[in-house]
Amino acid sequence: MNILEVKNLTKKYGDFTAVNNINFAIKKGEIFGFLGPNGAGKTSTINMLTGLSKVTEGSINIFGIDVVKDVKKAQSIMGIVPDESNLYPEMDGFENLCFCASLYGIGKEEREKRAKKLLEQFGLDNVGKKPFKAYSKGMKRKLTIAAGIIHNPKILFLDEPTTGIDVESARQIRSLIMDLNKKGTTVFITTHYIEEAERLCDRIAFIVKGEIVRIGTVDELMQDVQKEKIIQFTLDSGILDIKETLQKDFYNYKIEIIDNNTFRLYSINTISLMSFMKYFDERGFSVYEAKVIKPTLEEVFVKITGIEASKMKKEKEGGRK
Ligand SMILES: Nc1ncnc2c1ncn2[C@@H]1O[C@H](COP(=O)(O)OP(=O)(O)OP(=O)(O)O)[C@@H](O)[C@H]1O
Repeated sequence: MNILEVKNLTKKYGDFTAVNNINFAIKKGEIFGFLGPNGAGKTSTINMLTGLSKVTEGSINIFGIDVVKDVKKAQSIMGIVPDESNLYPEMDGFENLCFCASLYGIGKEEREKRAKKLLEQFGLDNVGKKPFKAYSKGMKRKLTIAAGIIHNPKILFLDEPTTGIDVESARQIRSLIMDLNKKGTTVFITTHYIEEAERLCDRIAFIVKGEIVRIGTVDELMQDVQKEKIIQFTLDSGILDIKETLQKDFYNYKIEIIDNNTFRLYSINTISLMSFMKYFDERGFSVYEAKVIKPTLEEVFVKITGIEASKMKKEKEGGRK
């Protein structure tokens, strides 16, 4: 069941089109990722979805609520974690959480209970009484996420939640996101980290220059580019001597020698493992390993978008807003 539907969504800043007529839907319980480089239009999109920025054209429907027409109602069921924290620097963690809860009309006793529980859950109970401004970047991001879920939203929007923070905090944040998702929260996340999208997301949209160039599960995205099947064989003894015979006997396949004991077979048709096993068995070779080689999501991304993954990271790391 789709709980979010975006149709023909466009964002213009003056004459410049930052998001160009995009369409997508998110199913209940999914972690849906928006993956793209610096300036692709991720923040512009998430800000429209969460009612933080005006829609130029198009429609957004979340749990049956029209976000353009009824933004307050829509916001009451969303958790919003912007890329820059919106919490108060002078207030401590506990006060910040209680304040956010009060904005959603949660009573004093309940908000204090929730704030305490979230501080524990996010490993921030020891700094709950410190002012927010004294937190490390990783702690700040965790508290901002805690504030975003204090009202138990049905859908959580996170804009680059792990950018610019230490590895351990980033790992904890990913694990917290997965826990929330397991408990039923649908998640929309923007990221420029390919590994993060691959690890977290059920489906991913590649966004480049304001346009969605592909949407799919990791497997679907991989199948898209993997027209060729690749199997890698490792034998017990050298194959260099039989390389030419091998290529002659299996002329339908492309054969690539990796090292003395290992080679790869490429074919657009299904590769019959049995015929290769038999072939080597008859010639006195043992097959140590036969494994399917899949492309990485990074290779898929580069192939589809033409953008080098390393370039994407460099641009971002140098330019956090
Ligand atoms: N307020 C604004 N006025 C004019 N142009 C803007 C504004 N905000 C964003 N842009 C431009 O719109 C494009 C998309 O920006 P956006 O921040 O949505 O991309 P992004 O994918 O989130 O990138 P980043 O990772 O840098 O946040 C960029 O070219 C950016 O310069």
